[in-house]
Amino acid sequence: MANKTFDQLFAELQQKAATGDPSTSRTAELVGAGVHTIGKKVVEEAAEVWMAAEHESAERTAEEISQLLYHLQVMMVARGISLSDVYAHL
Ligand SMILES: N=c1c2ncn([C@@H]3O[C@H](COP(=O)(O)OP(=O)(O)OP(=O)(O)O)[C@@H](O)[C@H]3O)c2ncn1[C@@H]1O[C@H](COP(=O)(O)O)[C@@H](O)[C@H]1O
Repeated sequence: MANKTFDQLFAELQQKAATGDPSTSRTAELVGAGVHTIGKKVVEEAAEVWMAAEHESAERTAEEISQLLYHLQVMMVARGISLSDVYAHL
């Protein structure tokens, strides 16, 4: 029961970064804050994925993974990195 795909979220975040209001869009707020702030969120969410995987349910772990993926996409948008730039390395 997916709300959106990885690619759909990325397109939405690019739009939010370009035209979103930082007072209402978390993405616009984070991109405005810059890669240092986003990087700290990536590390925090990665740690939460690890802890959930070791100590919590698969459902909770999936939720933490979704937050990590979101913050990785925000980092991509902030650095002007496209999906194909990343897929080229897979
Ligand atoms: N998928 C996400 C998403 N996942 C995680 N988050 C953010 O990440 C936070 C989770 O991290 P934490 O639990 O650490 O939150 P927190 O402690 O309140 O964060 P801090 O301010 O303390 O760093 C959530 O509160 C959200 O702010 C997300 N924010 C937005 N999206 C999606 O991104 C799209 C654009 O959202 P906006 O830019 O907000 O319009 C929409 O489709 C949203 O559903």
